[in-house]
Amino acid sequence: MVNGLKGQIVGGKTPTWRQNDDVNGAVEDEFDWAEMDADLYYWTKPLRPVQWYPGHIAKTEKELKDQLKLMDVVIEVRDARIPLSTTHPQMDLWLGNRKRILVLNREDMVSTEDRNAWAMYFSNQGTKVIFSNGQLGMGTMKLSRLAKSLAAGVNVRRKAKGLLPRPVRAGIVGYPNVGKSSLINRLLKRRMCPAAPRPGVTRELKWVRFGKDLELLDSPGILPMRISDQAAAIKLAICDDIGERSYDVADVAAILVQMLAKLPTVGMKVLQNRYKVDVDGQSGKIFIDKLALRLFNGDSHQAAFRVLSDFRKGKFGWVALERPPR
Ligand SMILES: Nc1nc2c(ncn2[C@@H]2O[C@H](COP(=O)(O)OP(=O)(O)OP(=O)(O)O)[C@@H](O)[C@H]2O)c(=O)[nH]1
Repeated sequence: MVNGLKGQIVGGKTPTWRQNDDVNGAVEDEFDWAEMDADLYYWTKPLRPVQWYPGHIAKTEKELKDQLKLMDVVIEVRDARIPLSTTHPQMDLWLGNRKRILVLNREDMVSTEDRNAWAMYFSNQGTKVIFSNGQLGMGTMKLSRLAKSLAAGVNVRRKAKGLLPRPVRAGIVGYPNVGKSSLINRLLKRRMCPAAPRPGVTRELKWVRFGKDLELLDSPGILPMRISDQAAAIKLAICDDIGERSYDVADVAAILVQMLAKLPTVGMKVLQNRYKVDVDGQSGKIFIDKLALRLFNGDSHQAAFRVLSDFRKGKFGWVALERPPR
């Protein structure tokens, strides 16, 4: 503990700062992600809770549950930077035995190591996972092939009953802003669904036809009504997967600084070099305040926004904020 700094760390617990510019894999392998999660739990505890009140969630949830019954296969899209924090706690319950494909979108925003770790984790669980890039379209052809092959049994069963074949129905579900509409547009090779760099753009459930064999249902991002896991909520805020009105930008940016400082692929030095702010042994909040004084006439909101925006643009390199539990 650095004397006099208690209480200035966002969230309460002293961070174990890592003065680290070593980016080799050995250091990354030794990094304790569970410890980072534990820190995050303490850091977020005393903060103003992240809380969303989008009026359309309850309605969408009900509609989606009804529509899920019609789906032959469900494509669940998550943010590759935070695959655990971007799944709805009730998703397993809703899906039951329905066939599921997991898509980790924004693959361009994580490192190869992150990707490999998640690929191995999900494959060990027997879950089919596809990495995709909704902006450039990577992964989409594989996705449509897999959806069709998983749902092929539908028409075999229909034929046995003397019914005509029908297109396979695939529903695309996931949190706001994870890239659902972009993926559909890429699959269709045209702009059928509005996609935008802010959460909550898709407002209604919408079926779209893909060739003669596949029908896709785009849905508005679904979030749990209440979020009990504040560490997950902060990660959603950092990754811009929830609306800005749900959180305090300065708190969230300060937590991000504390996380980046710990991550082996970023570390304190990278932050210092980028912002020319001396942060030796200090907290995320102090860092943001200093940056505000240096660049933004003391406006901490602007400083906080700059750090968040730099992270989202990959200025610290492409880093995931979660790794699979061991
Ligand atoms: N870098 C990157 N950006 C992506 C990717 N996929 C989507 N985006 C961007 O992320 C933003 C959100 O994408 P959308 O497709 O609107 O997300 P959505 O899940 O449909 O969002 P809602 O309508 O809020 O539910 C857009 O600015 C996309 O261009 C990706 O793989 N990589």
